[in-house]
Amino acid sequence: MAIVSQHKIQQQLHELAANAARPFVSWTEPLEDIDPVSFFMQGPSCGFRERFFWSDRSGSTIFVGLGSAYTIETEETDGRFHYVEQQRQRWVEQIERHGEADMPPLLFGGFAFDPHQPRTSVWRGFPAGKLIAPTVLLSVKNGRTLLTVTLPTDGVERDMERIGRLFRRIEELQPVSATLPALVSDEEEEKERWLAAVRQAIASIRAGRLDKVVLARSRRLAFTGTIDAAAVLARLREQQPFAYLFAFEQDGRCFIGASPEQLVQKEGEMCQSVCLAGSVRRGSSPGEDEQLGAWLQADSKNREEHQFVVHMIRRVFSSVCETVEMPTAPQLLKLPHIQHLCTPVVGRGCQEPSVLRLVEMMHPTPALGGTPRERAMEAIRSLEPLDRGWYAAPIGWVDADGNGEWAVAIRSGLLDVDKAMLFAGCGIVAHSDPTSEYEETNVKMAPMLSSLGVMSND
Ligand SMILES: C=C(O[C@@H]1C=C(C(=O)O)C=C[C@H]1O)C(=O)O
Ligand SMILES: [Mg+2]
Repeated sequence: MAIVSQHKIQQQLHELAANAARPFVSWTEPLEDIDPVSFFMQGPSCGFRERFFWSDRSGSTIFVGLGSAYTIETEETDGRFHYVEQQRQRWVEQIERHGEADMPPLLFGGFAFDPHQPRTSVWRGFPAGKLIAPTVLLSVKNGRTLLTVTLPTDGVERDMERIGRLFRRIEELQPVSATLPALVSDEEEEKERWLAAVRQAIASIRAGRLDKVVLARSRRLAFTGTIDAAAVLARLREQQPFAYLFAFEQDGRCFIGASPEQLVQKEGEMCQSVCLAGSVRRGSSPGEDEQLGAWLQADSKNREEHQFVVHMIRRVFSSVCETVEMPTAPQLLKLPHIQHLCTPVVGRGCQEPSVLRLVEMMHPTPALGGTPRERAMEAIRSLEPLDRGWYAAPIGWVDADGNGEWAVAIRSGLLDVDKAMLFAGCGIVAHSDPTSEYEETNVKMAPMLSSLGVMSND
């Protein structure tokens, strides 16, 4: 049974392109349910050089993009969010939408954590900001699946072959293979060096130069063969049920992860965020788990780490929303490997027209950078022997109306053929203990390790 009427879409696109008044046309039609990860898996073999995957924390909104009809890319530093927002508005004016009218054109992408930091070759192809409007978009919202094809009116033929191949594939979609290559090496940057950086950060904090800084470290893994991002996604989907699942791939290099942390969501005049900071591992029995959770909620070091985030997000939300609601004490968010202090935030009467403006104001929160912001960024630049690239930075989507949802790209890694680089960080405050912070980063790497079929060593 044909899931999409290939012939009909292709014919429609030809006709629309011939009569279009704008440089791009898109056609949207409903699709029978298909597995989004299997759809993602088809990208490279159908000839698409870019692909992305996004699933929100409830799994009720999923976007999968293949190919790029339109790319917004910038290496600007302070002006990058503004530039991307301007280009988004230009993009919206260039596209003519047909078919199911309720599917606004969507851009997906991410930003570098620190555009002032020189980029190393590891992050080649991941600039200060990059958003893609995909050639083919699969979207699942509240159980309804739609397929959107977007093409330049003067180059419809160019993509038709790839699209045709994809349509034939999705009629007989193969399940995602869960096979992963075996680990051959596992290197982390010197533990002593990282601990020394943490001690230095603690000293600066105690000397009153700053209040909090988040320091990260990385781990490089090498495997016997190519790591299939679709297989990793399939495993993350099983193992991390309440996380944002994301992947952004170009030319075979894929930034992928399962993040529990929302940066900001905007839907009309309502916006939401989550303050997430303060962590402890899960217990090995229900009793121990409860004890650890109670300890976390009462621990003054973790409460302080958390409170800096609450203050900052409340301040940003109060500056753009008429009302801001948040609980007075943090709740516990229990994830498979770790539990966090968590304060959800809801703002109403938001006057900002685009979620990208909110992303600009929020990034980096003290959960990923520190506080005061500039002092913390300077401390990261001088103490952290790492190019964070897109790690710990905003990743997400924005639509034609300026609505969208962004997560913080943590619990993540960069896949490059047979290599994977994993990242994790933690919030350092005056009463941090370097060894416990090191252990915390190990727990935070466990989800990615496990999705790669590597047992964690904590
Ligand atoms: C920086 C990371 O996580 C952040 C740091 C946390 C902490 O230090 O307690 C908790 C949640 C995240 O905001 C990471 O996972 O890499
Ligand atoms: Mg912490």
